[in-house]
Amino acid sequence: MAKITVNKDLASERAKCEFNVEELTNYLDGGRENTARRRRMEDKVLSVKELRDEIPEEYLSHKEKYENAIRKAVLFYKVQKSLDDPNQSDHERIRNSYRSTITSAIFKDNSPLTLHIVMFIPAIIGQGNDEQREYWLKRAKNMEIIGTYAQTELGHGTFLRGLETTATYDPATEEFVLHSPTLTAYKWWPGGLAHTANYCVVMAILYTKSKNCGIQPFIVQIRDEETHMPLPGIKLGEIGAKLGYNTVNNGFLGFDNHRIPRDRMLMRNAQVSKDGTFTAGANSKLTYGTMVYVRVLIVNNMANLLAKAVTIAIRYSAVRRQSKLKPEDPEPQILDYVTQQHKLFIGIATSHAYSRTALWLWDHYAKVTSELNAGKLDNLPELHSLACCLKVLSSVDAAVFVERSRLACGGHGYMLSSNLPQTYGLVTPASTFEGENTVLLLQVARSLVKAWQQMLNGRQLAPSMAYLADQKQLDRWDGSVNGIIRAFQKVARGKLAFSVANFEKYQKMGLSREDAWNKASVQLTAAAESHGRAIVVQVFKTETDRIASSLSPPLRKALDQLVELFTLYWALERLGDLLLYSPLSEVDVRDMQARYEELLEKIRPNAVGLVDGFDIRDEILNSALGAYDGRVYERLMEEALKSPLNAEPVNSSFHKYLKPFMQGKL
Ligand SMILES: CCCCCCCCCCCCCCCCC/C=C/C(=O)SCCNC(=O)CCNC(=O)[C@H](O)C(C)(C)COP(=O)(O)OP(=O)(O)OC[C@H]1O[C@@H](n2cnc3c(N)ncnc32)[C@H](O)[C@@H]1OP(=O)(O)O
Ligand SMILES: Cc1cc2nc3c(=O)[nH]c(=O)nc-3n(C[C@H](O)[C@H](O)[C@H](O)COP(=O)(O)OP(=O)(O)OC[C@H]3O[C@@H](n4cnc5c(N)ncnc54)[C@H](O)[C@@H]3O)c2cc1C
Repeated sequence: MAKITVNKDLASERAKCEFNVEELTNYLDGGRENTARRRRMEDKVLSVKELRDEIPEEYLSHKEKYENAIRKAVLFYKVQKSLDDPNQSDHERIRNSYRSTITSAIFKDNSPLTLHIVMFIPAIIGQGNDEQREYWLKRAKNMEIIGTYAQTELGHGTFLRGLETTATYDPATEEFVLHSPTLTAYKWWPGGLAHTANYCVVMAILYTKSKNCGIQPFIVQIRDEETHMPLPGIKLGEIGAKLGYNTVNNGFLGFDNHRIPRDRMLMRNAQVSKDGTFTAGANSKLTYGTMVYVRVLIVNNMANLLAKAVTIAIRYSAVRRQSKLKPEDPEPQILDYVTQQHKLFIGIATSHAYSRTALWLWDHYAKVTSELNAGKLDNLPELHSLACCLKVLSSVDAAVFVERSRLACGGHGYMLSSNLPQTYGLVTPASTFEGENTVLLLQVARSLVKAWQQMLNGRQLAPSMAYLADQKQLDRWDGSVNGIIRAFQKVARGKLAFSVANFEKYQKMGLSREDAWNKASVQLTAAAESHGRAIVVQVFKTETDRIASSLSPPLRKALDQLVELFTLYWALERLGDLLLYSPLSEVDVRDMQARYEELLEKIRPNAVGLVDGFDIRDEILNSALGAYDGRVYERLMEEALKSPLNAEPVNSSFHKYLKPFMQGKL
């Protein structure tokens, strides 16, 4: 094997690291065996050279990008399948794949099969009855059919009760008639819908016996299984180029009185009998279960994407030298600027915070799902609220810190060869899809207001909201992580109390409940956001304490520093709130600022080790700036030379336009 020459600054950073990087990787993976398994899988996938792109994706046309993505998706699926352990339960398979980012090595802009895996199959699992699961899951898991999740319409994404697609039951033929009565009723957005899927789960308003029975899921064939032509009564297409996700093949779909058999309604929850009698499910919101599942997964996806961005930016910052700190010294590594540390170390800590929170949430999700399967619905509202609030916070923070990582790389961060712009293109839509963030914060606020009322009535609160009942004053600011967590809880409680008071005040002033809610909604969403912050810092701290107790002292110390940095960063970001709702004084603020700066200094020698610990291979990072060897400038040039414009010294446009133009002949 050729010897890798590592940039000397990166090499000396690695020599400075105070903990064992491999131990950190094992900790993140959940054990040495999991690291080994993940690496084996990566080795196997990366050994398939047909999965690599010969020409960088960015130089392909829109159509070529899609065709190339499909070519790779099929091959990638086969390789993955050959590595699958059939003895794992679905829960374990997903938990064990939490640290896997190998998909990014194959697709810079995501796979056209994503929705099949992430929503179509889960929708069948969550919404299909036993026979439907038996039949459809087998076909879907074997890739005999490819599906997507078609819910959003051109006219409505958030407001599901406003969907216009109808499914009207016809007892004479025992069929549902699917129809899009208007342009705005067209399904719009589903991934893979345009040219990839031949089936989809369609969410439509069910009418039977002339009654609106709410939104229900239907499994609908949209293309012929042999010719792949759209079926009669179905209009399909692609929605066009986007900021990112360009190889996901998002599509549109319209129905012209398209008929499907009765057994195509997924009937795990609600049912329609042959004569058209509707039987409602135990809770109509169980129909929204697929969204809860994906919101839970998004938290982890955000942690992984952020780890990628911050790995690139930290390694680049160790290699890049710019300006002068002291006139007599050589140009320093930009990582030595404390402002650069301030920009980037929080990204490392945030990725850790959300990967711990994501695992905690996944286990909670699995527990509540098994309760739901046993008919126990009590914990569904709390799960919905938690999934909404953690999806919101993780997507907002990831977008901010990925963009900050890009900016921290100066001009080179703007290059597609840095892979930072594309990474931003992957994180930013998460603030919109699976429930637009403001809308989801309003759902969280709704659950908090309910909890507040329950508390006033002396009722017990769900565990994640129990702190609201803690009436005790926070007498003294002690600056400890646990003290700050309590302060965050006080902030959330105080903001909730304030917004509930406003909500009630507006109603007393004569506004309807809905108008009062709308008027109070800025405060309500702020309270929901604070509630989320309190949960994330607490989960980050308690889960790190729980899992890291057996680690070596140097690694334990490094992780504690990340937890403290994260807590202090948000305390300093939310000073106004803390000054309002906690006994924080000016001196305490100065102490916090000093401690934060001290932490930046302590983390500095470990910065490269911390991102090396994420163990994201070069093929996955896909970045000229972030490769392990730090050959930043050589790689930037190598990538530049791949531009098709560099294939010839003079471009034909010179003779056609420029020359006649410059010579006054055009
Ligand atoms: C080996 C396998 C590996 C797998 C893993 C691999 C990789 C992981 C990759 C991770 C992911 C990355 C890729 C992701 C791709 C995503 C692509 C995007 C897809 C989509 O966007 S699909 C469409 C999503 N759409 C939405 O989210 C719409 C948002 N709107 C809503 O959810 C709702 O309409 C609403 C909640 C805003 C309001 O609904 P509605 O008007 O019907 O509600 P009401 O006001 O009548 O009632 C509110 C009460 O209902 C409760 N409620 C609401 N939702 C739920 C729920 N989901 N569950 C439980 N309860 C719910 C509220 O709490 C209210 O209750 P209350 O008691 O009345 O207060
Ligand atoms: C990359 C990508 C992939 C997607 N994939 C899929 C898919 O596979 N399947 C699918 O079905 N959908 C998919 N979607 C659609 C996505 O779920 C919707 O875009 C999302 O739910 C938001 O709905 P909307 O676009 O209608 O936004 P809108 O609801 O129109 O939001 C616009 C603005 O109005 C505000 N707003 C709306 N309602 C309220 C309210 N009640 N109170 C206060 N403010 C409000 C919002 O906060 C926002 O600022 C995808 C979207 C993207 C970007």
